[in-house]
Amino acid sequence: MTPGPALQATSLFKSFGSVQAVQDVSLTVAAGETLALLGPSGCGKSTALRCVAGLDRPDSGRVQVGGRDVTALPPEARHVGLVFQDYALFPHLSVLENVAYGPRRRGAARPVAHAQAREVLDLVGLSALETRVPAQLSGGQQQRVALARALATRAPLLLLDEPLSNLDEKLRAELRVGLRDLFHRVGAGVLIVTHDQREAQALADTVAVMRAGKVVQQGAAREVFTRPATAWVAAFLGWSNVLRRGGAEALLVPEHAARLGVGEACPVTARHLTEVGETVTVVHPLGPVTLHLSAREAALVGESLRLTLDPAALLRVPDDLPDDQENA
Ligand SMILES: Nc1ncnc2c1ncn2[C@@H]1O[C@H](COP(=O)(O)OP(=O)(O)OP(=O)(O)O)[C@@H](O)[C@H]1O
Repeated sequence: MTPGPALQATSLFKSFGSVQAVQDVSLTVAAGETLALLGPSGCGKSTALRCVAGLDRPDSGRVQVGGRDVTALPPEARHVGLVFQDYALFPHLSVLENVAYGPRRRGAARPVAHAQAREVLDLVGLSALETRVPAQLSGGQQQRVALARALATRAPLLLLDEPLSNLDEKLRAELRVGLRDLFHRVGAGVLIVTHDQREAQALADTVAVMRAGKVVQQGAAREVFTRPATAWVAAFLGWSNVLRRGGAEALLVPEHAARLGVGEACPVTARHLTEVGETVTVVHPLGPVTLHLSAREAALVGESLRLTLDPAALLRVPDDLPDDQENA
């Protein structure tokens, strides 16, 4: 069994010239747990992942994998499975040999390595293509081979940078379910960088949100998604109603805080049809509130809408949004 967490990264710093890409980032991933690293483009997610992988050398900080200090080791000696955009497949090897490479390198006999490779190729739906070389595959198929190759290493830690980004929506949805099962089955810790919040919600047990090189919130995925720590985190996570109060505080309005048909009549300022109903914006005394209504609820909306916001359900958080950002 692995002694210690799959990953313990402690106080990582990394600058490129004057750009402080990663500042004091600490991440823990328990064995069998998936941590999603989220944040806007350029906030340092990939750099943090590359420091953990050994592809970038941190200016300071420590990386432990399975209780072993790997800070000074090159990527191949860290025993981590990598799926990175720029960590290409071997062009001259077949799909099967690409996937079997990790087990072979770690001393598995060819038949054993092939059996392990076939198991994960089956999972990613590529069994039929095992004799092809990468040039004979589509981008999405290559991405699935890379995923299979990382899984086949049976490393205690898997590092995935946008692993499903080249796939179409149907395949992504299928793989999200398959991957969650597989991650739990193999018991590896997983650190995943993704832009896709559905992916994070489907796969992650814990979440770390980064802003400008720093981790601004880290915790159980459900907790982070339902109780963002600040206005900026809420806006980033796609909360519709972040009501700025003009001071240091903002109010977050969870969906369940809104009671329709009772209370003050709020003027309707905008309506947009959606696939499942309508999005309606009204002016509430606390600020503009956008509601996602079913078609049946939307049918009851006229010039105004009676709306009560349950004060006990509102979340009060520090307002750390830039001054020029209107109510998000
Ligand atoms: N090799 C490099 N040389 C110089 N600057 C770099 C290098 N790699 C990253 N940076 C800079 O460091 C910052 C963080 O980049 P990083 O790629 O880690 O962000 P990210 O959150 O992964 O972004 P994205 O979601 O767009 O991939 C950015 O300002 C980027 O321009």
